[in-house]
Amino acid sequence: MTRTGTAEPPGVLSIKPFRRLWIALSLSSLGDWLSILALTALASSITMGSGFQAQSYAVGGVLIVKMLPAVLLGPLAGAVADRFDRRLTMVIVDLVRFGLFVSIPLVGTLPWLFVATFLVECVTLFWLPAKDATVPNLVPRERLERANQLSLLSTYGSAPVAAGLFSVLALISNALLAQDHRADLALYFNAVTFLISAITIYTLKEIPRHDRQHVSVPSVFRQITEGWRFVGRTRLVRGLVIGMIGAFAAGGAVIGVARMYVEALRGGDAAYGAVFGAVFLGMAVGIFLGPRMLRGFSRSRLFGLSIIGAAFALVLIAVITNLPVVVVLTTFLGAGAGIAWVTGYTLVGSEVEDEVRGRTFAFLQSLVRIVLLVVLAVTPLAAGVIGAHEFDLGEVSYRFDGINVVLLAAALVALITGVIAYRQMDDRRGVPLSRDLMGALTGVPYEPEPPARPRSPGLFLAFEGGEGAGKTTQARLAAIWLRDQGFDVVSTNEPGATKVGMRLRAILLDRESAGLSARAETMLYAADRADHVANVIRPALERGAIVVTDRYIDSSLAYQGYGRQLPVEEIAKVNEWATANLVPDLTILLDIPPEAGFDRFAYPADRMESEPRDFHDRVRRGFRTLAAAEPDRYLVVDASRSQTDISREIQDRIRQILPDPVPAQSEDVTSTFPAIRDA
Ligand SMILES: Nc1ncnc2c1ncn2[C@@H]1O[C@H](COP(=O)(O)OP(=O)(O)OP(=O)(O)O)[C@@H](O)[C@H]1O
Ligand SMILES: Cc1cn([C@H]2C[C@H](O)[C@@H](COP(=O)(O)O)O2)c(=O)[nH]c1=O
Repeated sequence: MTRTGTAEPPGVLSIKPFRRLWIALSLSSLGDWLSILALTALASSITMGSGFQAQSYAVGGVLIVKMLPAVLLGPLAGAVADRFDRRLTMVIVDLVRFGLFVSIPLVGTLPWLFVATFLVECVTLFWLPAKDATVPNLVPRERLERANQLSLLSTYGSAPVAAGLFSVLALISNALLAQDHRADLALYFNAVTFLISAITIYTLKEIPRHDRQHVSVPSVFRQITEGWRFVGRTRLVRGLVIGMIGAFAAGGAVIGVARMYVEALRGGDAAYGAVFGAVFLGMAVGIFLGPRMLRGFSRSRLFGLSIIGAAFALVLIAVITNLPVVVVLTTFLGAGAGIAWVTGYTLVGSEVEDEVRGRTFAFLQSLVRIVLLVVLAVTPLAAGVIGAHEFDLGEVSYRFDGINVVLLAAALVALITGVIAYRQMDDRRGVPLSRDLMGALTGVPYEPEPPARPRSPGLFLAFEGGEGAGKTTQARLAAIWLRDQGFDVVSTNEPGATKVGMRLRAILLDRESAGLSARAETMLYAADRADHVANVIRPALERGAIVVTDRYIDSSLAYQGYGRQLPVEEIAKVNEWATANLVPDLTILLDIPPEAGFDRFAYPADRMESEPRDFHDRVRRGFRTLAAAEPDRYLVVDASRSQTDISREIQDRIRQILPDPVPAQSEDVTSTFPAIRDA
């Protein structure tokens, strides 16, 4: 399952390389927003005196020229990001942007403004996927979502900063410069942001080199087509693409008719500002709070759900023609979009291979822009063609015109694509959504029951507990007692019950293995267990024996999960797979404070035993938590008592699950120990 953020991650900005990349991104974003304001202002001042229409065309032209390169060059940009050294790509792009922005006020003509803007956008297309594809190389997977939240914060949060900065620079320019040079200061400032970004990234040696020029790589064209094919054949990315198309089509439709809708609802500029503010507020809330509230919830599911949620908000926006309500609903719409945006980004970063990540980001970015361009052009027209309609409903009349139809259609598109994305990407098939959501909201993730194992005729007993709790002693006493009653008993232990297991045990407990990573340790214990189950436990159960094991899966959950602080549910998954879901019929937990257990030893500590005190405290808490979650399948015993008292309590509990009575004639039939039959 694609989950992130199961625990509160430490500040991602404490990762130095990411912090530097983030600073560069913030500067670039600031420059991007500033450039929109400065370039439109410059276009307007160059065409001053040529009439309102010419001025409008000049300003509109800047916006079109800014969007066009994405349509033409997006795929190529992704291939470059995957093929060439990403650090170098970003540095070169920043230097080119620096040069172009310096040149715009120096040349000072409208044609050059258009050409330079076009070129800036072209090269920016190479910068963005290179940056997006680099973040997962600098940030561990579990902190990727946080990193993306911060990246989106600087991308969109720099817009109001740029607006404020532009006003300050304009004030200074007004005092110092002639009318037609008033945007110059902002443009020079903008150029400097890119220069600083270039220097910052140049010093970022941690970005992995992609020196693929020296090895055989497919042509750029092949890379593009391969990238597209990858998008088409990968369920997750296909779902993301479909969802993004829907989300941005809906978003574009809202932007396209927002002004007209606010006017139709008799709102003015302030109301229009409120609607826009609501979108951004909602997005910010969605980006930051959504994933936090649903920590532990499948990100693949969250992506589709957030689009579906936004679609419902849009339906209400379309039919409830009341301005204050529309503003409130718009916040929800923004929140859905924000969650989808950050989740989608994180999924590409964490799930898509490094080799094709740049192309995937580029594909999504160009797709988004194309969709926006088309929808922005079509929706106002469509709304106008449908026109205004008023329906008489007895006493009251209800106005429903082209704008409402467009919004409803957009909601429908978002709804359909959201559902398709959800179904395509669902990584928790078979798990009811309501339970999954409830689990995420309450912080107790819902895990479906593992498929019931075909019941073996035997009985499986596991002894668990911390160091020196008396597991070996009690497991041995229980086995003797059961044998005395005539049962076929197999006594075994973990780790090290098989030939291979013995080697693994030696590696695991040898103090020379210091530095073994927690995940490797988990896998080695799981490997020992897989071999143990396949070669010792399952065959014994199949023939009807009672298996008594000294340690089993719970030791991994307690030591590696709680002790080493790895995600417990992930360790459970690995072990479910390793054991093909073999769960003990009864687990006997011998509970004792760690120091009391250690007092019972005379021999030197092995690698695990020599872990610090708080590690063993966590292990003990872990065992108790596991037992508390399934009281029917556990017997928790106070292991500080005498051996006799403990074994009596254990026998009483085991007796409850023994087949009763053992048929006396079974020995005659098998001429060995009686087989156990289902009670
Ligand atoms: N109830 C008890 N009271 C006092 N000493 C005990 C008790 N049970 C076991 N012991 C002693 O404590 C020591 C450790 O016991 P045992 O080997 O059974 O523990 P364990 O839990 O299997 O240890 P490990 O963590 O090494 O697997 C042994 O010397 C044993 O004789
Ligand atoms: C099965 C299992 C064991 N461990 C640890 C627990 C102990 O410190 C040692 C085993 O030693 P013992 O004397 O045989 O009890 O390994 C673990 O960390 N994870 C496991 O899954």
